[in-house]
Amino acid sequence: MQGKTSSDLPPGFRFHPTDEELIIYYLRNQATSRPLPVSIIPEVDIYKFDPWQLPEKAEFGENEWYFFTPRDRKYPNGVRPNRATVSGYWKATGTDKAIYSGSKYVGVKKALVFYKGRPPKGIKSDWIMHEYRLNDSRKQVKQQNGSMRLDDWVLCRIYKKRNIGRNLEEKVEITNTQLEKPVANDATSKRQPYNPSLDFQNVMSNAGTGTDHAENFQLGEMATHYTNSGKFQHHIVKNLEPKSHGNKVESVNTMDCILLRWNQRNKKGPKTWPIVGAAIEQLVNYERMHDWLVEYLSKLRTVVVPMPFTTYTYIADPANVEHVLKTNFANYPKGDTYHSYMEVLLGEGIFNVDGEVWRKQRKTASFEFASKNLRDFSTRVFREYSLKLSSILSHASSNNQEVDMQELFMRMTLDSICKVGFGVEIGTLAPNLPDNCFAQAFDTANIIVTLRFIDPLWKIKNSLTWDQKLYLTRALKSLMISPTLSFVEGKQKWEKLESAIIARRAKEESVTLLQFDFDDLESFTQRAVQYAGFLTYDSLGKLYYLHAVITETLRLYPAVPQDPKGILEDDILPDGTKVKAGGMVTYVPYSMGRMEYNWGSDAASFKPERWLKDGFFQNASPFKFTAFQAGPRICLGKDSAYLQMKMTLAILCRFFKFDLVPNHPVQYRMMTILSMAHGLKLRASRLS
Ligand code: HEM
Repeated sequence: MQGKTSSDLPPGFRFHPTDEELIIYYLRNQATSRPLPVSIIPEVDIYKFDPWQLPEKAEFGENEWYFFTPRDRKYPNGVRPNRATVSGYWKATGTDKAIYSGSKYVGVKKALVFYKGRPPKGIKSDWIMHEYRLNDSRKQVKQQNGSMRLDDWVLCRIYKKRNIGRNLEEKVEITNTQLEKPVANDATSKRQPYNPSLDFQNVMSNAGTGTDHAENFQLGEMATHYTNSGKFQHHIVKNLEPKSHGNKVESVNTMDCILLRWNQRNKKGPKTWPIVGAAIEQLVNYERMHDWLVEYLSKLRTVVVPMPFTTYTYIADPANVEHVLKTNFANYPKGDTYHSYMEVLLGEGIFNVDGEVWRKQRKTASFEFASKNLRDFSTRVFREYSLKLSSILSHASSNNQEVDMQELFMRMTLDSICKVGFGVEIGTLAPNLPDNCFAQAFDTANIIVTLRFIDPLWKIKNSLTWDQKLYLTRALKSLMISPTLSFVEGKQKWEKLESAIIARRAKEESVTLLQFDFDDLESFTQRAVQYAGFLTYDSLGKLYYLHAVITETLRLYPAVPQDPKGILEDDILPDGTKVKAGGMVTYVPYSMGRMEYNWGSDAASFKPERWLKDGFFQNASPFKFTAFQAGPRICLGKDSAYLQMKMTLAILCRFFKFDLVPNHPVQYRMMTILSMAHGLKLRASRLS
């Protein structure tokens, strides 16, 4: 035995903790300065040493040695750790493994290999490290100015591979080392023969399904891309294994790649090709991308789309969504890629930043949104602008003119947000409907930046000339779209809404209603003003059916139909899908709302009743109904948005009947927000 034997333990005792035990009893206690079950893991900054110097720094251990070590940043503002040592560097290998305690996600295990020399020319050694990190490790460290510290503590297990030469297939590793040490090393507490190499391979295995079998991805095999019903399948492509000559593995040649993809042709996911990945299929389906995803996600729940320089993983299963938006939130920021694509549109605003900058903006904005004064003021503004819209509609109905509701809602929300946010009257909803260049520029810019997500050449082609100050919160537009689509879906429900409003009003307010002459616009307007006066924050709050209609609309037509997140470090989603640092994970509200596995067999039907129980509105889990996102970045304007949508719909549905202009195409266009390609052309008629 090398190193010191802990004097606390009698001879013969060995230290072979499971992954879960290492995290729960050792790392967590160390991080929170609580006593450890036994103090045999020293604190050593392992990056100050080369791995062969470490055994003598350990207090306990035969063929593997444990250390608590702090990690420093590679760059002052980055989150990449510095992995350089005296004469080499540690390099991550395989995929991170999520460690669970029961169903709770508690930490991550990462495998690294030591290379002698300097990157990229280092020579691979047999020294292996397993690094254990708490799920919330970075919260431990308060960022101090100038500090290079990344996490307070990580726990490392170091060992040297034995009996095997470098670059031999992992299968050989298993066979050799399985014979070595019959000791447990399994996070699920099913005790299995211990084997560092096997354990190393578990990093690559499927944590989600609890199957700890080793997966030996080799060149010529396809890593799993598609998961179905939480099952993790991998497809081995026969006859394409690389030829191994001694220690050298030949790279797969182009023909092999083509054959490999050809062999995939019957798989359930999108077709992938060498170099371009699935970009071709995605481009071909770009204009109908939301429905393209619905098709795959209804079969697969998670679909992985390799692209030329990155991989997009689309998710629709609430467990995966919760993992990304909440449980492992720190690993899934907006990220650099999203930031660079959207910068021209969103600048450094809350929608487009991460880390401290986001936290500060979020805190400030949260206070604002919580203010009762703001709420009361918004209620008045929303009422005022809904009435302006009503007046425009009543003139249009007198003249039998068609209107574009999408455009009118855009003007209304733009005017009201400027009034609420900045106290400024911008007047785009004036009766003469002046030019609205700002909204048009926003739309155009949005269409262009959205295409960047699937166009790898956008940087080369980038010739944007619009004003860089085109900064507008997505919320503005979101707010516009939702009532627009309610109009499409909710038409038949209006009578019901109206009677609910009238019944409550009659009961709660014993006021004599103004009489009005249907053909006299002036008296019609006065009546609408009187009616709108009944619509307060409290009275609108009781209109559960209206709330259900809006929510049901957002389920099927979420204003943000898909929302991508960056990936900082390799991870495994709860269904076993592996995601790699540098890629993107996108939760897809548009698909999620249509999945039978989320909503039952009537998922595709517009049914506000699904949100009501005994006449009261019932919320669903925010990880299933994701229109407002969920977790720490959940939409801050949700209540305000409902208030405005309810105010507007309550007034318009009471006083107007709407008919879609015959043959008007109801189609979306591809933007980060869900928008109608040809607007929404309606003819409004006044109701008595
Ligand atoms: C139907 C209307 C709305 C919907 C469906 C909606 C949905 C969303 C979604 C999906 C996000 C996450 C976006 C992302 O990841 O980039 C978000 C964020 C946000 N929303 Fe909304 N939104 C709506 C209206 C509003 C309104 C009216 C406001 C403000 C007046 C608002 C303020 C915000 C803010 C500040 C954030 C950023 C939160 C953060 O990143 O911490 N939203 N919203």
